[in-house]
Amino acid sequence: MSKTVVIYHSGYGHTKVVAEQVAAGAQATVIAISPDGDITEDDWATLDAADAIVFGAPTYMGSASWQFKKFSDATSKKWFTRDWADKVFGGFTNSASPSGDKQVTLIQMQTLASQHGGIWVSLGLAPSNTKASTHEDLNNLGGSVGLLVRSPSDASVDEIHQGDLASARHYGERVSAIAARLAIS
Ligand SMILES: Cc1cc2nc3c(=O)[nH]c(=O)nc-3n(C[C@H](O)[C@H](O)[C@H](O)COP(=O)(O)O)c2cc1C
Repeated sequence: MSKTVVIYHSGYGHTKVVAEQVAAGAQATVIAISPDGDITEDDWATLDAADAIVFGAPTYMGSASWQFKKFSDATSKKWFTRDWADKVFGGFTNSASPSGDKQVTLIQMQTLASQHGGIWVSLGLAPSNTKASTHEDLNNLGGSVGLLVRSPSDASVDEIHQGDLASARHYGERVSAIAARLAIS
């Protein structure tokens, strides 16, 4: 059993719902980045002890929210000490448009993981992109680098498509299983 931690920011609650689904799939601990972009010392210790870390943020104006970026910059202390090298990493983002430049946010997260010397986990699901496919299908947004979720701009936190939430659980399971395969402790 690997120790997986989901760390995310959510401005308006939609990304929080996704984080909870990823965590359910991974049986992970969840850390919320505060509205000020901060986490506690205990949270840093939890991250240090993780086998796998999954990043989550909404896409705002074509990249991760500034609170997630503040957290990213704060991880530079771990970069200096190489504390997070060889951990397993994944990432997800949620935004209103089907594309909405979500890919930029995922690449941002993948790059952060790589700076730390981490091992990135792709989504691992084929796209559901036939005429018959619907929002209820796994990976109906057709991602590959990480998990993409769409919250239509007028959707409440309870109206995120079931296919996206199922994809989130699947991705959590995948990250956790890969971390377990690699874990030496
Ligand atoms: C400041 C701001 C910028 C946004 N920029 C984008 C964007 O670039 N692409 C997009 O598809 N949606 C964009 N959105 C919509 C959010 O990504 C969407 O509402 C998302 O569900 C918010 O997640 P949250 O509830 O976890 O904060 C933006 C929303 C805000 C508030």
